[in-house]
Amino acid sequence: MALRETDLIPIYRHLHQIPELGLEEHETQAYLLSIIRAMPQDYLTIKTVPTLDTAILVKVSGQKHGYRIGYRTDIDGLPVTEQTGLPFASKHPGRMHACGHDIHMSVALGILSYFAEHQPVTDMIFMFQPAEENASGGKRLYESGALTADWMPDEIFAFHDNPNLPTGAIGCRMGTLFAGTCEIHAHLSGKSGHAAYPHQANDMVVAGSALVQQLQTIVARNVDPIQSGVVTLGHFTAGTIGNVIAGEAQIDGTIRALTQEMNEHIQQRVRTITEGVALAYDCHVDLKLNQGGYYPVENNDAITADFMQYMQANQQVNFIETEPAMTGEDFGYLIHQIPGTMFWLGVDSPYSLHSEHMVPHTAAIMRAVDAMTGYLTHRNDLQQ
Ligand SMILES: CC(=O)N[C@@H](CCC[C@H](N)C(=O)O)C(=O)O
Repeated sequence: MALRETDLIPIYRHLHQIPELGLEEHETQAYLLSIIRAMPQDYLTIKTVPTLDTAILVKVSGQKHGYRIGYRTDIDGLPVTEQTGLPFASKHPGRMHACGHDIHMSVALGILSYFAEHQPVTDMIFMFQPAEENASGGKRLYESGALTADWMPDEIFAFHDNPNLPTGAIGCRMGTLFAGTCEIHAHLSGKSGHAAYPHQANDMVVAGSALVQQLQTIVARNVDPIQSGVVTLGHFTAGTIGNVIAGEAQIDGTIRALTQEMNEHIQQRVRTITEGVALAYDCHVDLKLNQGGYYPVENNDAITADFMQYMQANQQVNFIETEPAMTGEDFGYLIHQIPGTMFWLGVDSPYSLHSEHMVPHTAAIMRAVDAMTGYLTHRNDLQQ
């Protein structure tokens, strides 16, 4: 039997209890494999990836071959200490599925179990992808060599849960859904010293503060106001105690922009400003800008028009046309290579993604499974 709500909620709860960081998802992978192997195997081929050892690929053999419909879920958690008080809260200290990838995995298993029993018209490739949050898992999977000719999807779908949409609602838009991101890592080194002798030292609290202030001018002064961008510096550490001048500082952050051109423009401004601060404060700044695979998620026009028409016409679906979001997703890399559609699934939580309090409404799981088995059947039927 295909997995239904009474199966998927316990699966979701189990996954919620075992969050693991990107590229460390071994327990998650073993659990996912145990569920996938318990499905009817007549049409399934399971493949693991030696160069990305927590990934799982599953091919569903269609009635005919030559066109492959891809479906991707991410599987990693975050370094967040859960504060939900749920009876099935994370058992892994300091780790939480605070971005809802446990919901994503549960839905993927539900859809896969349906097609394991109902042979699709054409081949389908399910991708259980590690490391969405921090290590460009989508790019790694694409470059792993595992997507050989007969495993390479011709079109691809994925969703992200959204606490701001009603439970089970499907949100989407033509064009860019998510921003492209780029991590900023700046290590400043100067000369530490006694608090009483600032003229003999080179203070990295002061240089770091200047860098933060100046980077925060980029969006205000270098981004066309008709467009948009974000520079957030979420981490700044320096020094040890009040009467020692700090010789080192570490600043980490992220750039967000809805086009690759704007992302690169902001990256260039970060480089220039950093060079200027190093010169002005006579220090060394080791700057690393890491975009990895976090390109903007640009939905394909033809596929997304079809997706939106299907969802709007489906009486069971609460479809909402959404605005672009400044969240990032390494699905941006995959959709850059393979045409497809990414969408939102509403999970209606007062707390945001990445919050230690985020509790998604699990009624969304079955709604998404039903909407997507219907839609992917429709995509299959186009290949008749
Ligand atoms: C959905 C979501 O929250 N995604 C992450 C992606 C992180 C990208 C990268 N590590 C960065 O920080 O720039 C997000 O923070 O939007």
